[in-house]
Amino acid sequence: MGSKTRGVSLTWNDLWVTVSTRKSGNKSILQGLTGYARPSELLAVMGPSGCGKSTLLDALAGRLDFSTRQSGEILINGHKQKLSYGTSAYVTQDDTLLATLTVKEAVYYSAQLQLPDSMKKSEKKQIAEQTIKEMGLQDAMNTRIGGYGTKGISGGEKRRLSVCMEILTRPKLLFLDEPTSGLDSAASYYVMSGISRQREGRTIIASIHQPSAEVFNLFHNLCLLSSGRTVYFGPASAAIEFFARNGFPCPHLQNPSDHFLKTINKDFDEDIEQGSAGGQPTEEVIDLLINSYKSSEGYHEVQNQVAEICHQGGEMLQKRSHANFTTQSLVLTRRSSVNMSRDPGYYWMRFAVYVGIALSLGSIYYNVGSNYRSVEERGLMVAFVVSFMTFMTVGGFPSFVEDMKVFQRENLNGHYGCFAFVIGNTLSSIPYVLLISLIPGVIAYFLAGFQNGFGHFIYFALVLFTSMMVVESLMMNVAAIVPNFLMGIVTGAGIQGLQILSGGYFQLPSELPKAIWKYPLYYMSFHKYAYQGMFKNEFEGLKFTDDMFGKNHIMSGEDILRDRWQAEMGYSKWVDLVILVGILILYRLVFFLIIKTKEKVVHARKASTSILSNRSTQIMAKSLPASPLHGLTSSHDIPHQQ
Ligand SMILES: Nc1ncnc2c1ncn2[C@@H]1O[C@H](COP(=O)(O)OP(=O)(O)OP(=O)(O)O)[C@@H](O)[C@H]1O
Repeated sequence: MGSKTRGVSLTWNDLWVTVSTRKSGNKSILQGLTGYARPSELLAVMGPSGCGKSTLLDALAGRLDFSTRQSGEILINGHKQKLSYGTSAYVTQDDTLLATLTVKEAVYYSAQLQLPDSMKKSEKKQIAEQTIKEMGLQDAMNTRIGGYGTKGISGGEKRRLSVCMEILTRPKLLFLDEPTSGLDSAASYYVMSGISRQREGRTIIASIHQPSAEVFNLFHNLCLLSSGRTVYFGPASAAIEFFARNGFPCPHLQNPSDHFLKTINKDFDEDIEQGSAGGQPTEEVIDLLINSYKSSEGYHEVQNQVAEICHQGGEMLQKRSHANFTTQSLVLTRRSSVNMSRDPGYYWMRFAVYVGIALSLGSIYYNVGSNYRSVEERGLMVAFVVSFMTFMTVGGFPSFVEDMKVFQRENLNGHYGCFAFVIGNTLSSIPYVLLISLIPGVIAYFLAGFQNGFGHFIYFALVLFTSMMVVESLMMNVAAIVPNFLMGIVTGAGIQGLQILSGGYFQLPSELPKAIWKYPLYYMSFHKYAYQGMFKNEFEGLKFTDDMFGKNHIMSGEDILRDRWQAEMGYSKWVDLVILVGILILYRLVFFLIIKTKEKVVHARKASTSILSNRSTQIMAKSLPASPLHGLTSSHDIPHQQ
């Protein structure tokens, strides 16, 4: 190695990750792991399911969640450094992609979001195209990604697309969590060889379940884990010899990775009553291999390598710049708008149902007239429009959840910030919500013969539009907190149910129980302002004949508003609309705060990882260079469980 490392060398020493569970107390997921990853090399992390592969990757990438505690040291080029934007990329197990976009669109949008504004649009396009080719996706460029119910690109192509979008900024460190899961051996090979071709100058760490022999040959180093402990770390090619030396030679014509995993998989010991090694329980086999590894030359070599990398140091990673806030907001608005127009579940289904409902409302309340009965009919129709037509926004929830998943992945990987997402999401939804409120609104309003005058209709449409936007924002808030379809729909429906009940229509304001229902729910419910605004819009200035008391008994709209609907007459309908707009802004602000808080929590986690590493660096600096190997002292902040 040269005097200063070019690229990223990652080292970890005595790395522990522990979780506290109610049932079993502290559980160590990773137990004192030591290893390294170097530039232009591909490190494979292998082991049976649940051995801690994803946890190791998460710990190295600073993505562990707060339920875990971590100790030990993780250094980048021998320094404590934060993995900032553009220096590393993480491809998760699941492909969270916008199903409606084509491969080309997905990569182009991603390039525009991630690459700096100093680059011309044509340059960004060129990089996108080149990366698509590098990942062998040129034949699928114009195919939609696809998702539930819509067939799109294959699973292998999705995996390659996920990688493609993460390497646009040419990150020096790439984490891949099971890039081949769910793929057949041919697809796995294409994915892994595509990744392997990207390794020049780049450090790649991939967790992988069961690679074929061909895929296995692509690995430089292998980290084999069992229950969070290292069974083997070293050159992949030397692993066969390590197993053979310990009495577990790989049978002729058997895939080495199959052999390793079979030998150390204890999950099915009870079913087969014996371990795989000729009757020896697998637990014993694993202990034997772990002890053998710890006393082997290979282990000392790993420690030497770690110490040497730390001693050599290397460049401090520079944060890359990405597109500025305005560009990101515009690109996100455009991308989200394309997605909304192509996803039938987002608005089109609702639009069709709203038109059907508007026609039904129009025929049921056709030409309501101006007798006393029409007072009730106008009230009922307003209540139905404000309550039900806004309530149906819950139908778009699955699409909101998909949006949130894509945002969370991209935000975690540093593609763009929370505010740009909120702006993009809000701006893109406005034309669609306008459409689905305006057209059904026109149909219902004019068929029912509501109050004449363009201004009255515009007010009706504005209240409907703002109310729908409020419910959209409410459901986005729910999607940010409860990212589960069923639970989210139930939560959103429950919140709206409460707001409808306390809005002053289904029980008049004077009759609402004072505690909780009147104070504060009545005043918090957006329905209150929507009902009252629409009532004022509909009744003010009209006269109604009361048939029961004869044709001469006339009631003014103002009397009806005051006595029948108990509307607050001290302020105009425009104030109700302004309050609705205020609630909309408040909900969007809350949405921003929720996702921003989540982002901050993740960053705080990263920062706490850095602090741990820092402490360890200082300890290590004291002990180096006298004995690079034995100077590696870790800082534990948790009691280790052996
Ligand atoms: N936050 C957590 N709380 C409790 N247990 C956890 C947590 N995270 C991980 N675990 C447990 O730690 C072990 C390792 O999990 P991890 O996801 O790292 O395994 P893995 O090797 O990636 O598994 P697989 O190959 O099945 O994805 C598992 O037994 C898992 O249940």
